[in-house]
Amino acid sequence: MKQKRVFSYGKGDVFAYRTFLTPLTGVRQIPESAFCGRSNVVFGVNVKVEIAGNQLLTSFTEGDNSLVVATDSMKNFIQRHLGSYEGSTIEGFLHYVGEEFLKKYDHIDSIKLIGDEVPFESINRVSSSGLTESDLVFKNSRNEKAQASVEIVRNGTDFEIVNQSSGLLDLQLIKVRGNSFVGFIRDEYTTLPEDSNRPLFIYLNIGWKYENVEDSTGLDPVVYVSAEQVRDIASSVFHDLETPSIQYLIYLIGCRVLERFPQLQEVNFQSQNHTWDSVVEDIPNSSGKVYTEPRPPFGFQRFSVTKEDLKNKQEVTTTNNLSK
Ligand SMILES: O=c1[nH]c(=O)c2[nH]c(=O)[nH]c2[nH]1
Repeated sequence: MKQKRVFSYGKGDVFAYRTFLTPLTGVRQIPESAFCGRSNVVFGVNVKVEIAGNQLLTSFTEGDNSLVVATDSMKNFIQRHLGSYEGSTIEGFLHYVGEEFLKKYDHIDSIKLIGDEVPFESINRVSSSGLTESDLVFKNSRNEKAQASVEIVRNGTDFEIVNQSSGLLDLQLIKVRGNSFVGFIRDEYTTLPEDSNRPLFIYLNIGWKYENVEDSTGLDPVVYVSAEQVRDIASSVFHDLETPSIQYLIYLIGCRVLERFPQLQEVNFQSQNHTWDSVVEDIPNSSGKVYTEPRPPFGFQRFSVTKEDLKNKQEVTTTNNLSK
């Protein structure tokens, strides 16, 4: 069988910071989250760009650079277009840059862009009305960050978005009690004791896809799903659930995200278990314990939740209600 050759090239770690980007306002609020928008006084993004096209083949096979857009120029293109972007989201920016790039270089067939948020948090200052948020000073956050990606393919004179996803990377949550892990297979390989009350420390990457990719841009903020809202749903479901496992927890988080945002078609998860090892079990006059980092290796889960799951879940709820 003749294998189709794959070739592309691009640039990673294209950092671009924009001050006073159009604020994101008018998002639909949900019960789990106080999030109602982003000031975008500081908007930071780290972009990876990758382009492909049949006409680029001879740049690999013959050293012919006549149709090569230097990756240095790609960097400039992305950074300069952050200056002319009029929207307010990473998703919207990637759509804009991708289409403009394909318009500018008509021998390029497709472009993939991934944008990682460089997050900046607001901080408080003392003003005449007490503590208020500074609109000048922001804190570079080392916590979770949003991510978006888009792949655009030239289709005649038009452009087709063949892939779009949004997400939240590296959300790290600890729940100090109310988690168990029991009932798993016990055999000659089992050393893990059953635990009816463990401190559960999880790392989560959560991704989501829209039914209609246009909704991801934030142009209509009412149907935009922010990473902050997904973060708040995840922590709220974690708080409320007596977790029997990470598997069940991520399933329920996915269902809640889809319940809140019917404009999504799928929510997917990559989770890791970083539950602490205990060092001091009994502290006199305290319900606390001392823990340390777990020894490697770590466990992980992958799962995607779709609208089908929601239907099935509703049936379960209905059955429970009927049997009451
Ligand atoms: O939530 C968990 N799921 C597992 O599959 C698993 N396996 C394990 O050792 N600990 C855990 N925890």
